[in-house]
Amino acid sequence: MNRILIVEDEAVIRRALGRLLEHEGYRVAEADSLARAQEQCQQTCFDLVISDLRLPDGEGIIMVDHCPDTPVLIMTSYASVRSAVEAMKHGAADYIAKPFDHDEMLLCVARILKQHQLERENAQLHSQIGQAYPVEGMVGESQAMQQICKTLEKVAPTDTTVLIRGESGTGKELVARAIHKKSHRAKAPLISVNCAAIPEGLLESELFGHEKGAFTGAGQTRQGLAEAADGGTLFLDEIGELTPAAQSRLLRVLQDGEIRRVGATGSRKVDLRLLAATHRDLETMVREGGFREDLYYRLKVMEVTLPALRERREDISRLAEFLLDKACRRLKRGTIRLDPSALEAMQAHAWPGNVRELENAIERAVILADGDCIKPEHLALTPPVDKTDTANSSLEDYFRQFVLDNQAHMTETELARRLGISRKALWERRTRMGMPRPKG
Ligand SMILES: Nc1ncnc2c1ncn2[C@@H]1O[C@H](COP(=O)(O)OP(=O)(O)OP(=O)(O)O)[C@@H](O)[C@H]1O
Repeated sequence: MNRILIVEDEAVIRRALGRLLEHEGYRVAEADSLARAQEQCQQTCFDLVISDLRLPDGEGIIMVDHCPDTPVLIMTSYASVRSAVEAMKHGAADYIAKPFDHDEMLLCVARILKQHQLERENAQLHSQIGQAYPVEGMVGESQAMQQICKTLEKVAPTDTTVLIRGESGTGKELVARAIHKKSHRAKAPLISVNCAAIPEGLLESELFGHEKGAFTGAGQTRQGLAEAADGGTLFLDEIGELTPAAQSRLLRVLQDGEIRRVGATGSRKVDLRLLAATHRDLETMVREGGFREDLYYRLKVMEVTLPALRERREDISRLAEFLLDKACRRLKRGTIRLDPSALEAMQAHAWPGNVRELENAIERAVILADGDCIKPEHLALTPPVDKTDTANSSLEDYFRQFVLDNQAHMTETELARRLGISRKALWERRTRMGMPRPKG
């Protein structure tokens, strides 16, 4: 039963309101002054405070500060609606003008209590999730993932640059988001940029902005994405794709906290934290001259390497449950469970596309499942690989075979989706393995 405290110096109004609320089943306490109300709040935990705005010993709005976890409804006379608006600005849940209609008051009380209850449930859920998954939305009980979570907890509150490494779909962007959310910059923007998705010729100006006329003598001055991250975090995905010119501008940001727009003579100060990700072998790139060594060492201050899913099979079951729940919510399906045989098939699969591939397979299965149970056929996984042979070569064979078997009747987008990797990753693997898509 909800407890309500009424703070009103006029006894007639206070009593009438008390009776109205009691009649509706609320438990009511009364106070005729702020001092008396504050005493009561120390003794009892109320679900709602209804307070007159003007009281003999001060303004009723002070109750907002006095009981920060309880919503406060302010009552006021017609003449002071303006001050009631001020009260809202100070954190009152709502205000109601006197004399009020009974139904209006009861509706208002019910609405505030309902909203407050939802907020409390929400906060509880968040803290439960926080306990289950200490790093925002990251599932993983394997030793490797637990170690990563511990590192993230330590590194997030600092301003250190973090280089996040791992195969496609292992959760690099998720880690970047978790670091930002757990940092003191959480309220400022997190600007995520996939360097590989920006055409080479535009990379510098997209990232660092440009001055009017920098290219052709025309055009407007434009702020870059790095500047937009001022005060917050800049996440550069696929940092290995930065051009040499963009690399040197980025180095300046890291060394001096300064950005120079393309075509500008001066620099601007920025305060940003850099997080970077790559699945490329930056060491080899440095050796071969494709990546600046000084920038490499600046990025490498703290390194987090996400293991491939096949290297932490003990996480598959928990991840599958988590992703199944997520897919059911997204697709507005009731509860669906995983048949043990489906879980077995997942445990045996090679997962070249890692968690993203698992997520796609589960979403597909939720759509295809007829009843409330997911069977192996709904997952449409290719035959299991030999569990003892998890070397890269077998994955590459699997990739090669899958692409050769399906490229004639699938688009690149479809191929990438079935493999659980991005289109860009597919293109990169094709290039690396010397198997470009046949023309026509
Ligand atoms: N540990 C995890 N727990 C829950 N979900 C995860 C986990 N790791 C990855 N995911 C999910 O898998 C999907 C792919 O993750 P993400 O985009 O972070 O991978 P990535 O390594 O950045 O991929 P790419 O290299 O292709 O950009 C996302 O939907 C993400 O939420």
